[in-house]
Amino acid sequence: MSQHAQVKRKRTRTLDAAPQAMGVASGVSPGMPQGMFLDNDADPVIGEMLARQSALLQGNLIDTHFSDEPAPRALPQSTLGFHSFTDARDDTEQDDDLIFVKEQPVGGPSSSSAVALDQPQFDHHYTAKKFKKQRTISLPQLPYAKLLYEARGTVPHRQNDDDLLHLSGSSTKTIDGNRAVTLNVVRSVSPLTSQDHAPVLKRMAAAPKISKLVPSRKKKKKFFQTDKEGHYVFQQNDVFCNNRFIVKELLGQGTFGKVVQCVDTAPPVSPHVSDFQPFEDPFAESFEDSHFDLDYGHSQSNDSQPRLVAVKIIRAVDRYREAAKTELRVLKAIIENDSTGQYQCLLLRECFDYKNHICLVTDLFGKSVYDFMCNNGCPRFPGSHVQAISKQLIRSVCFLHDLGIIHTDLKPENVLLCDESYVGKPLSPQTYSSLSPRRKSACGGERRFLTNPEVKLIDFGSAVFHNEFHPAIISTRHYRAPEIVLGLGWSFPCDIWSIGCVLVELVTGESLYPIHENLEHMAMMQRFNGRPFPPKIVENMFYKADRKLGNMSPDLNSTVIKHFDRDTLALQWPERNKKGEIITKERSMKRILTSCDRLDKYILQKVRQDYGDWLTINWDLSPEDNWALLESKYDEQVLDREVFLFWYWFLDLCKKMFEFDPTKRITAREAIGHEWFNYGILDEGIASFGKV
Ligand SMILES: Nc1ncnc2c1ncn2[C@@H]1O[C@H](COP(=O)(O)OP(=O)(O)OP(=O)(O)O)[C@@H](O)[C@H]1O
Repeated sequence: MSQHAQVKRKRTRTLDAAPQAMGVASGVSPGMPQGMFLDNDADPVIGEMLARQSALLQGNLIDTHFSDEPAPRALPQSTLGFHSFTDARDDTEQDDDLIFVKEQPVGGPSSSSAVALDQPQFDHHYTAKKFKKQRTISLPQLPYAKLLYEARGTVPHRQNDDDLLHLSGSSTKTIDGNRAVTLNVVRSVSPLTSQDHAPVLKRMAAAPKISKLVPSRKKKKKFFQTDKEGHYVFQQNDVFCNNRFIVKELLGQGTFGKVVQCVDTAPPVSPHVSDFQPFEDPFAESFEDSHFDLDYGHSQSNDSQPRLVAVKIIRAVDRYREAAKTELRVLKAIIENDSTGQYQCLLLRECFDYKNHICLVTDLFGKSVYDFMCNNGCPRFPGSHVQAISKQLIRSVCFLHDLGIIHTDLKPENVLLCDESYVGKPLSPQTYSSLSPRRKSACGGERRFLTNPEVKLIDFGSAVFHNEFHPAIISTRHYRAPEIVLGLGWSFPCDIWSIGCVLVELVTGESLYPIHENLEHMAMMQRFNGRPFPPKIVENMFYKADRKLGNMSPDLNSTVIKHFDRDTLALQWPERNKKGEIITKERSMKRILTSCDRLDKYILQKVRQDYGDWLTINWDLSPEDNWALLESKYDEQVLDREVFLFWYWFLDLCKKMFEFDPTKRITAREAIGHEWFNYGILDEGIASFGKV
């Protein structure tokens, strides 16, 4: 991965159919928003995109010849089409821009080849009947915004007041859990042979021949060094593990260790999940370097090709080695329950202990969503990509929650792109000149649109099983939920809050909470939510703190509790001295009062940059009444009903994710079924999809 002109910052935690083809294309043109923010001269782009989308969507249409469902056709559109799921057969002519799409898992037997190329292949065990009926989709959605998740497991995602704290959680439990770990780690580093990983294959094809990769041993060089903090010392062309891995690039460095891109010169050949074999527990005894010898006898063959992989090399420090065991247990649970990676979680391929460093071998993916944003002339993602990424994230987190796992560190840095390729569009001189020098040099004067918004969720280093020890403070500050800040105890809902922060960041291109301390964080939360913390949770905070219940962060009293009035239960912000004078710094005041607004207003202000000033929502009115109001105020030429609906429902989802009270916050499973995912939007994200 080229680091050229890339900017790295670190935030740590703690479709062959003709355009007029049936279905979407025919449906889109009449009622489509006309060139909302696609260039006027981009008609060929739109045509091509519609054709592609048509094919994509046809891959998801129910095969009418074999289905006992009514044929896909136009739906009537009562009151804006909201919740209308009435008999489509009578009203075909009324609204032919709507098609009836019923989702089914892509990659299944009835999927078109166009879709199959873009989707992971997997043997699903769903039947069509199990699928929820989708509302009509009048605009194309990207495939990754269309996959459904079949709920599994019985772990309740909703946090009860009673289990807010995991009061009895103890560190012993996790350590015991770790001691008991029997690693059943897969040996195959196989996915690179599958079409799902075309981007990585592409990269590999570009890689130099193996003979050129193996560093010469002539010069005396010390291999695989560890520094005094237990970190592996990155050296390009370093080799380890009996010369099997050749280090090529430093991908990332974190608290737990370093992640390096390596050429695996002797990858296991077997590409099949069924060939995965148990591997000895590397923790049962310490593996000496010289003892490390993988036995690949059965599967090694001459045609095994070197592959690029990512290796996370954990610090050679007991504390981090112990923590890595939890990461391994989580990774094990993931691969045991989703061996093909259909739920977008990083899959562990191998694990070994080398010179006291636990090494986790995983598939290699592209840069993070965060890095892509940092290097983009306009860091905002188009709505269609926000939706596609959101759906993958939510589905992924729902899967984890069903397994009883809380990720706890969801952030754009931990969401990797499967394919880094993009379509660049020149920025206007005005926009370009407004950029920082850093961004100017990084973006090359372009706004970049991914050609494929498929992502993978990584970093399970802080993940926690729901019934095990919960540290007092988790998550990277910007994505930290209020219940963590207030010391209430936390569970699955904290991940949902973090996802909310990520979604807003994708839409606006900026971190929602760019803060570093508790008071400002709490003041901002109130400002964005447009209301104070509910008295119930402030009371809870006092109750738990007074009785010293649960794990409390050492500075909870001094940085959180003292800022609340015990009588009114209100947050005392801005801060005042005894004389009643405001002592909060002006900069902080400005940051909160001028940069923050109620969340919907804050987001719409950014979104209007693409769609115009008409896009406003009155939350006291129903969507129907909102639309009627807009029609009465604006010329219909400027209005776009689809755009309105898309953002209306997006904001509705955000509101539910940013619910202060974790017991009332939307769960991942509920979010999957949210109305927003029934809407599509025609934008640059759709236009760039599949282009290389
Ligand atoms: N499989 C992978 N493919 C490509 N890059 C990766 C991969 N895994 C990790 N990285 C890169 O390495 C960085 C650090 O990885 P990871 O978050 O797992 O480590 P960490 O030590 O837990 O970091 P932190 O302390 O910041 O959470 C990631 O942000 C990403 O840029």
